[in-house]
Amino acid sequence: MTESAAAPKMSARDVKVFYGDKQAIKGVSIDIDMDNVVAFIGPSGCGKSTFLRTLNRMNDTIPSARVEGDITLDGEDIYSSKMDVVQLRARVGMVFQKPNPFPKSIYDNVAYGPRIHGLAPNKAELDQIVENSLVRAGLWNEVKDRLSESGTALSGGQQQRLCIARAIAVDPEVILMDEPCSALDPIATAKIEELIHELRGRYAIVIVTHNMQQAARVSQKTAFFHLGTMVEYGDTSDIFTNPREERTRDYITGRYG
Ligand SMILES: Nc1ncnc2c1ncn2[C@@H]1O[C@H](COP(=O)(O)OP(=O)(O)OP(=O)(O)O)[C@@H](O)[C@H]1O
Repeated sequence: MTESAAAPKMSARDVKVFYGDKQAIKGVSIDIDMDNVVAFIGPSGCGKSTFLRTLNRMNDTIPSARVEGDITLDGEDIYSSKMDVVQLRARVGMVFQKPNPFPKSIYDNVAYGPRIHGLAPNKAELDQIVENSLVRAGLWNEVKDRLSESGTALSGGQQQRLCIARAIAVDPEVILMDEPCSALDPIATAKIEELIHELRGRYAIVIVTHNMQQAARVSQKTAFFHLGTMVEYGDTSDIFTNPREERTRDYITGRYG
């Protein structure tokens, strides 16, 4: 059986999200695998971020939000009462629009998660995790001589790579990125995009982006959202050159959004 190799990392089935009485997501089903970076695109307010946040139960932090439907990680129901949400958010890490390092040293930003989760039995191993995570996030060479300086003193692009290192440090399986470049200049953006290429395959990656060129550059699969539904999901090259749905075509040709 080749089933396990082909099994999706995450699956969502008929997911609906409500904020109070208002329905923001109207029955979305999608599979996310390890091999492809997935981009969520669509006009403002269509529900991309809301849906992204269901994948690691970030919606739990919004009192009015309610999620229906099924979402699994390696076949396990992430909304089950047995699911440890702190553990889940380590397995499904998140990087936000605005870089949000803790007001701590660069070292402590990265060491924070491994310490909480007890991943390093001693200082030498913690040092190694911090170094590996910073290397993988493409930041090590820039910060290796100033690990005790504050993370908030770095440039915006460096801060975002620090946040990626922080997510990587707890050895996640999935990384969710919610418009990770929208606060960055073009050079810092290019570095993050390069990094996404390098991280592909090691982690399942889902990125919400307003920028269609970015979706085309970094992803192999694209999901187009509109008014709380997922209109179309397929190979990025098809979505951008030969979409099946008229609404997708209208959006990518700039007719609305
Ligand atoms: N905390 C909240 N409380 C109430 N409604 C919300 C909340 N967050 C989002 N919404 C609503 O849910 C809908 C989807 O919003 P969401 O932010 O998910 O869209 P989006 O596609 O990510 O938008 P954008 O691209 O502008 O970030 C919108 O109508 C929005 O107003």
